[in-house]
Amino acid sequence: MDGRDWNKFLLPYQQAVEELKIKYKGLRTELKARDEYAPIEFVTGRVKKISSILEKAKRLNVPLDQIETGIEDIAGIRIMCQFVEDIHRVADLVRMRKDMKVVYEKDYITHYKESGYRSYHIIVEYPIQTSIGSMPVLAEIQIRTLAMNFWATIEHSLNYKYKEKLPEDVKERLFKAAEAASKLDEEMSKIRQEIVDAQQDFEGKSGIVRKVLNDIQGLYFFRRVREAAQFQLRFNELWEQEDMWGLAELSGEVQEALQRARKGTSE
Ligand SMILES: Nc1nc2c(ncn2[C@@H]2O[C@H](COP(=O)(O)OP(=O)(O)OP(=O)(O)O)[C@@H](O)[C@H]2O)c(=O)[nH]1
Ligand SMILES: Nc1ncnc2c1ncn2[C@@H]1O[C@H](COP(=O)(O)OP(=O)(O)OP(=O)(O)O)[C@@H](O)[C@H]1O
Repeated sequence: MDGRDWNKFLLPYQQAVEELKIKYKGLRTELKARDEYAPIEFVTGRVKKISSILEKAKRLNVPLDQIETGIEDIAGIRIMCQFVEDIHRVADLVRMRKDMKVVYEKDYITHYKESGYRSYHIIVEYPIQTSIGSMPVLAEIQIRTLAMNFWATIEHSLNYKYKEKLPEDVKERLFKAAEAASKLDEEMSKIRQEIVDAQQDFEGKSGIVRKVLNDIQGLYFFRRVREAAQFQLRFNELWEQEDMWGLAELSGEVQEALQRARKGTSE
């Protein structure tokens, strides 16, 4: 080790990780509180251990006095999402922030790694505020689905256990498992899209139903009792037969009747 005070060296990174975690967890809380869809499932973070920093510096040939710029993931957070589409929404949320600057991005989803690893990485420059002023810190934001995280966590622990000398057949099986996880993500996205479409369809239908019933109420208000009762009977029949075309037609007729009622004219 050189003459650095390593514990002091890690302080800004610890501060950056704590702040970044709070900010992205806060984003989830805020979206949920506004009843909006939150693309963030959960957030973790860590500061790289000194032994791991030194090992990486050696592996990447980074001189010890250039560690701050040569190693970009001393501060790192990880944002887990339910669906692949959410990853892109989170990436947008990172890009639009004014309190950090994107340095560059690595799309390991389109260009997955040889191991099968998938994730979206954004390296940001995040200024922390210290007693002697602002200090920029590099941080890595990894954005991935729950399935990608499941795979990466297990693969990481196996690599750790086998000291990065995994037997070839195990590597192959892990690669296949990564493909399977990716298929799972794809399938979940499709299912989700179908649910969203069905929901929109339902909202469209319930919009017509609400309109017909409101307009029938309007007819009662204008004392067009007989007309209103006839429409109500037709509505009941169409509703029972789940005849959406009939309901749409009826909606037009009721609307016209209501307009006539407002003007005080009869059919
Ligand atoms: N589990 C797992 N994680 C990976 C893999 N590849 C990359 N990562 C994660 O992504 C981080 C950044 O990886 P890279 O984008 O390759 O960056 P790098 O710092 O140039 O290279 P390395 O850290 O040596 O992989 C790593 O520190 C890991 O946390 C992989 O094959 N498996
Ligand atoms: N950006 C990150 N956010 C949260 N956790 C992370 C992040 N990067 C790595 N980790 C986790 O931190 C732990 C320690 O990993 P370590 O810092 O040694 O780095 P690594 O990502 O595995 O590898 P490398 O040394 O190649 O960068 C592992 O469990 C790893 O999954």
